[in-house]
Amino acid sequence: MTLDCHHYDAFRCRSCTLLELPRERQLSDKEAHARRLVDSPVWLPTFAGDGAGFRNKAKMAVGGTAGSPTLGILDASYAGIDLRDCGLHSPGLTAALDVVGDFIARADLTPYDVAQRRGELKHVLLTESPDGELMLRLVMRSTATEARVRKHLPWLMAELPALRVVSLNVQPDHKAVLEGEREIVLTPESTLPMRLAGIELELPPRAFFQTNTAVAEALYAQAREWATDMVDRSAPARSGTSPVDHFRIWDLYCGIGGFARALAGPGRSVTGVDLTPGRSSESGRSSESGRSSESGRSSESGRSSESGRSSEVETAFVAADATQWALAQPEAPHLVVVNPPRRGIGPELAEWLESEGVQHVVYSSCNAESLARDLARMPSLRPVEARVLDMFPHTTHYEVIVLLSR
Ligand SMILES: C[S@@+](CC[C@H](N)C(=O)[O-])C[C@H]1O[C@@H](n2cnc3c(N)ncnc32)[C@H](O)[C@@H]1O
Repeated sequence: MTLDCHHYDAFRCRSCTLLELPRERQLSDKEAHARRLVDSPVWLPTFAGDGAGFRNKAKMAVGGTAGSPTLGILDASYAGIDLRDCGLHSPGLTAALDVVGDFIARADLTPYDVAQRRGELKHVLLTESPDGELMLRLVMRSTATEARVRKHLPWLMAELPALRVVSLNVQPDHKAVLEGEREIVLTPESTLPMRLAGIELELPPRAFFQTNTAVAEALYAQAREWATDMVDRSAPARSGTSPVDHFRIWDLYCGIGGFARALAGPGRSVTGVDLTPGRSSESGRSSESGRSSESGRSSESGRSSESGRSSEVETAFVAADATQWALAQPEAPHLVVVNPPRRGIGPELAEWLESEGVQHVVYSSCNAESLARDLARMPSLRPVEARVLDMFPHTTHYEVIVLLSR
């Protein structure tokens, strides 16, 4: 089944490059592409998810005028095209974008005019949690309109009761980047709770979150299943080897810790590592979310009662470059999960995983080409099972997760 889109038909937006291809064909092409690049003996059934309403984040360029803004994309001459009714967004996002449009008019926020280099409001970034709560980020050229935004905020909060976090992101440069370094949180709450199947995460404004919640849940569940199997099979071998007989797991490129949380459990210690500190607000309440602070490391531990092995549950998060951090550790863990940006993990980390004797790696990738390059650098770690997950329907992009064992 394809998705009907009047913007695509009218050539206003052609971002969904595979829209004319039936979904079944999109999925089989993606799986064939992954199979060509990754030599796995087992391919688990592709996880599809919905083909419409699956995006939890709307990234909208703002055009038009303050009184009549467009939220969507800019055309070749930088004129705004309104895509508020984009069929990829969750229904909650679509409904909220209309209210955000009214707010822009009410607060008189002039859209940034790329051609003239004038105006203030560049992008509207809106995220919906699985519970239907919202985080709104207004990307501005400067803080010139901050007072007007604050003045009209009570109206917006009343119109959108699901709105939990509102922030102003400052992006002063005249260049095509989505957001800047500086974030001013305007609400008492500074993070959006993301309650997924079996795990709870806290999303700060500038942190990464997988754009398709159903696929994110499937991804974390897949990693959890593999890890549980590994822990069960390795328990007899590990018993008696150390007083605290933990199965040690690293979640490299952890973001807000989806894999780390999913893999935490009795008898396991998990360390998440990410370059970007999870919290970066200038004001608003600072709540401990289990993500690292700029100062380095945050950790939690708890006890649960499972007999036969250590019952400690340990989770720690570190703000660091994944490669530099891994290379500095005295001992390799039992399992390393990696979920890098599109460029992949690169030669240094791949060669370290190859040479340090790590027994298992779970590699989750949004770019099968860089994944294949990295796998070629660690020939001792062989694919055991792999799975394609359609994170980005109607485009050529997809997620692929691979279990590697020595
Ligand atoms: C594809 S996201 C994965 C996030 C996370 N695993 C999840 O499921 O939400 C990639 C993450 O890599 C982080 N990152 C980018 N370069 C890094 C580096 N050199 N070292 C550590 N983390 C890095 C980004 O901040 C981002 O959170």
